[in-house]
Amino acid sequence: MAIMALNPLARVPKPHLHFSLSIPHRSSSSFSRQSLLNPSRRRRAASFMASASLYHKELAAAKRAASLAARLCQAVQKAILISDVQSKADKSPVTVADYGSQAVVSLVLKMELPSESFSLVAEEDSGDLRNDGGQDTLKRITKLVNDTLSMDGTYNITVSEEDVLAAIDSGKSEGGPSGQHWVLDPIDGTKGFLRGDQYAIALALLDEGKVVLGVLACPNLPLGSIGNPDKDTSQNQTGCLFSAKIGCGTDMQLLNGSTANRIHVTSIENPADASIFESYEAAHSQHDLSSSIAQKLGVRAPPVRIDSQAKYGALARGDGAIYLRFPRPGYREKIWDHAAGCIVVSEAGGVATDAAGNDLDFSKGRYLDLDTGIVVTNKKLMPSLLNAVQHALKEQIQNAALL
Ligand SMILES: Nc1ncnc2c1ncn2[C@@H]1O[C@H](COP(=O)(O)O)[C@@H](OP(=O)(O)O)[C@H]1O
Ligand SMILES: [Mg+2]
Repeated sequence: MAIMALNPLARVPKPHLHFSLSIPHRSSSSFSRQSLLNPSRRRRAASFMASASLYHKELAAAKRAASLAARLCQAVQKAILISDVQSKADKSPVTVADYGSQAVVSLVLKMELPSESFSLVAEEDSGDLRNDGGQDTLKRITKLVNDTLSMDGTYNITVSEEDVLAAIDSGKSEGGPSGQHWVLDPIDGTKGFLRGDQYAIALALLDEGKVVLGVLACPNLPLGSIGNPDKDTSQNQTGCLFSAKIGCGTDMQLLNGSTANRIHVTSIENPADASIFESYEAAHSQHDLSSSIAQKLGVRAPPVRIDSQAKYGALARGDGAIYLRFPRPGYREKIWDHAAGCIVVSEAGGVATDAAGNDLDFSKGRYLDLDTGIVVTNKKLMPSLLNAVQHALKEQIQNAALL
């Protein structure tokens, strides 16, 4: 197991350190002097080293931004008041923590990675805060953001209410197939957050339409398995940070900055041994369809229902084998609900596709154009899973026609 002593709240290392800091992703024995005499190994080592140094400072900044945003969310969740709950046009609940988290991530990324071309595709905008009646909320958000930024003494700044509004609104980018775009869900699983259950701060970077890194901060996720809690002794430790970079694997560490461990999806090959993750909210995914797929696969375990992209994190470390998501027809998935989770799973050895087995395409703007749903599992189980999905979907259509 690869181990890195990295505190997610540590400042982004200076550029000249990138190369040496990226090496511990693999054991030094992989690149021994002897093995480097072999040309193909030499090429592999060179390509690994190139990808390891690529996006290094972006990943460190993303971990730092998501960890600070998680602290803000934790503080709000502890002290949650009914007045924090507002209403968006789509009636989903949104809290001061949503706005505060988005402002913190936006501000931290801009401070850590100054750039003329900063682009952020994010869930919230400041419309409601600028309206009459939004002033008190904005005041509270601004205080929260300042308290969070000053928490560890790194940033010697005080932001104004205007700064906070501007930071939130920098998330209006449309994304797309060219250039670099950050993709943020400031609180994924808002309903879980309000219930006191699972939620995640999900941050990813797109480069030329591809997800190249992703971070999931899951403040309420136990360090031990959620698939089989009885067997685990680390249930009392909660707060996990997942991070993945293209070509470099996925790591998990405690949000409070413990050492990072390399994680992998489960290696099970028999679908009957799988356990299935799905949304806690029945409105977000058709539980009856998942149940029909489980039956076709011979899955014995009951489904594990949790909120947010914490499901991708849990799957990436092998707590379960399959994640099924089947929104009702007409629902359009947003890229921030899947970008970070997808790379966390794929770098851990898993695969995420739509229901027809196509790769997810994050290059088309703020939405994913999908065939029917999203399925995630390891490479061995994917063919039988897709087969069961297609059968279940066909059956669903036939049953509907009989009504
Ligand atoms: N009717 C619907 N069908 C599918 N997904 C929905 C939905 N309504 C909301 N969602 C999305 O589901 C996300 C939560 O995912 P999950 O069900 O895995 O917890 C929400 O993220 P937010 O909480 O950030 O709004 C929201 O984007
Ligand atoms: Mg979301």
